[in-house]
Order: sequence, then C-alpha cells, then structure tokens
Amino acid sequence: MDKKTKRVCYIHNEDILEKCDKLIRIQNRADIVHSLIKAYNLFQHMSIVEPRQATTEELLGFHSTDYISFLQNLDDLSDDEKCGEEAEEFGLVYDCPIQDGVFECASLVGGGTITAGEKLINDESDIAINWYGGWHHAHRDSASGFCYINDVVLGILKLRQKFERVLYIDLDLHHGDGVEEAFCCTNKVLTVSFHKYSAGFFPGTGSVNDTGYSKGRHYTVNVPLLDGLKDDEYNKIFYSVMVQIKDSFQPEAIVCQCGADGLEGDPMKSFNLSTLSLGRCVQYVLSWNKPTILLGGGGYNYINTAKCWAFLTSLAVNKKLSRDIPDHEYFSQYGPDYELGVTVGNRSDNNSQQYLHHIYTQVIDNMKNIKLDR
Ligand SMILES: O=C(CCc1ccccc1NC(=O)c1cccc(C(F)(F)F)c1)NO
Ligand SMILES: [Zn+2]
Repeated sequence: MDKKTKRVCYIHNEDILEKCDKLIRIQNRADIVHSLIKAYNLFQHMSIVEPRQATTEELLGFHSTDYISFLQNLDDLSDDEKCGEEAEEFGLVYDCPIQDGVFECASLVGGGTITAGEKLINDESDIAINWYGGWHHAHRDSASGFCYINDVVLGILKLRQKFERVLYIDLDLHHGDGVEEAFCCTNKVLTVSFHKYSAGFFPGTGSVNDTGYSKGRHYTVNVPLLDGLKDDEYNKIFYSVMVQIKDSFQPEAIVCQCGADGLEGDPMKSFNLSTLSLGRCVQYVLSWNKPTILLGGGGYNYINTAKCWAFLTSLAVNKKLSRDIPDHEYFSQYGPDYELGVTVGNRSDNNSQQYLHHIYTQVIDNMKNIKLDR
C-alpha cells in the first residue's frame, strides 16, 4: 500500500446519523461529530459509503438465535414484558433500556462495520472509518454497557473471510470484554485492550492475567491502567506493547476501537488524556500500512469526542487541520478557546512508574509465547 495517500472510506448516511442521535446515552453526539468533520472539509478526501442493515444470518455469526429473535420482536412486547425476566436475561435493563428502534439502529451500525470490512477485503479501501460503531460490550446472548449488537465482532468476522490474522486494538476507557470473549479461544484474532481497571469499575474484566484459553492462550492481551493516566505514559506503554505484537503476531488487518471516554473532560473523569495520545496510537498503527478499520465507542463529552474523531479522521486522510475550529452549526459549543486541542488537567496520576513497569513486564512476559502458526 502506498505509504502516504491512502484510500479512505467513511460509513455514513442521514439514516444512521438520525438513529444514533436518538440513542438516549449519546443523544445528538453523532450530529456533533459529523458536523465538525464536515466543517473541516474532510469528506473531499474520503468516499462516503452508506451502511446497510446487518442480515439475520450475519448477526447470527456471533449472537445467539434466542437473543436476536428477542431483539427483532421488541415492538410486539407489552410494557410488562419489556421489563420482564426475559428482557432481564438478555441484559435489556438498566444500562441497556429497550427504546423504540434500538434494534434497527444497532443492526444498521452492525451492517456499517460489516460494510467497512467488505471495502477492505475487496481491496476498495485501505482505511474504513465507522464512528457510529465500536459497541464492544455486547455479548453473544445479551446486551451490556449500552451495547446491543457487537458490530466490532461482526466486522472482524468479515475481515477473517480474507485475512488469516486480524488484530483488534481497544483504546476505549472501558475493557473491550465482548470482543475479547468472542475471540478468546482462537489464535487467528489477537485482541489487545488498554483500559481502566479498578475495583467496581465497569465491566470489571480485563486483568493483566487474562490471556485467553486453549488455542487462544496468549492471544488475549490486557493492559489494565489507573485513574489520572497521562499522554506520555499511555503512548510509552502503547508503543512498547504494540511493537511486540506486530513482530510476534504479524497481523494482516487491524480493527481499532477509538472510544474517547478516556479524554480529560469526559464525565467519566478517569484518564487525563489529550487527543494527541489517541492520535499518536492511531498514527503508529496506520504506519504499518495494513488494511485498517477505525471505530468509535464511548465518549460522553461530545465536543471532545468530535475533536478527537475529527483529528483521527485527518490522520487517516493525511491532511493537517487548522487549530481553530471552523465556523459551523455547533461552533458556539467549542468555547472558550474554540480550538481543536483538548487541554489536559493536572489531576493526580495513580499510575506510578513502578506500576506501569510491573504491568509492562507482565504483558511482555505473557506475549513471549505468541508465535505464528507454523
Ligand atoms: O463507554 C462505555 C459504556 C459505559 C457504560 C457502561 C455500563 C453502563 C453504562 C455505561 N454508560 C455510561 O456510564 C454513560 C453513558 C452516557 C453518558 C454517561 C455520562 F454520565 F458519563 F455522561 C455515562 N463503554 O466503552
Ligand atoms: Zn467506554
């Protein structure tokens, strides 16, 4: 693949935008993200590709029949049934409320990430972006953490139709548990997640000692981190882990979930990252020149999330963005600085050098056994 200008496709249409904007947890975020990327004129460097609904067969490539048929018939449920024990069994309570059209939205997002995969396996694009996707918590037979259909798993399964070894990277503040579970027993998909890991923090999984099972042993990599994490520490441990993964796993295609809830200023109030650290991670991965899917995920300060994903989009199309936010519908919300950067705070950092070194050595030790299928 030519090093500099890559063929970038961008999953979008008004339908998926409107549906995602109606999701109660991220109401109107999609329009804020889309508007900033448009205001920076980045669409002239990408081909916009419309998403489609994932087919039932595609959904059943990961999810169970019971779960999918329950989701497909939500509209037939009475209000009692919607809070009944069956709904609870499928995780459709508390964090994952049954709201009108949630299935159509989730399966359109799923179809969007599958479409991203199709563009790469057909060699029509080098990089495929789906900022509507990245819903990494959904399990085979239940919703979780506000994720209903695991579009990430569906996209990886699509890539596996052509690529022997696929690498999944999860940059979201939360552990990518649903994706890790889907591939924990195979050595064809290596999942690596960098996430906050501390007592009582959702989803609670992602210990450094979780390294996969049977044939997948050592092909699950977890990098548990603590509150207050700063850019430099994040990038240092990211590079040192990823260079090892590149050498030993030699991935043929990459999926990177770029959840922005680790940024300073997110209501999650956990990490203390600027968009630069996520940008350096993505820039490094793109420098490998492998077919890559970039996905969204968490991110609850919508202005920061828009800044982050516009910046990552500019890296994919290799275009420099002006520091000043261009005038557009949401310009007034970018005050008081009206700049693309996210200023980091000086919250105390619980990640001591000893802690980070300890985690690094454990992760490297775990990965010593990753070898290519002879
Ligand atoms: O970001 C997530 C999901 C976070 C999550 C897990 C479990 C239950 C609920 C959630 N979502 C939130 O906590 C959430 C969603 C939207 C907005 C907020 C806010 F309060 F931080 F703004 C918080 N995964 O990467
Ligand atoms: Zn998250």
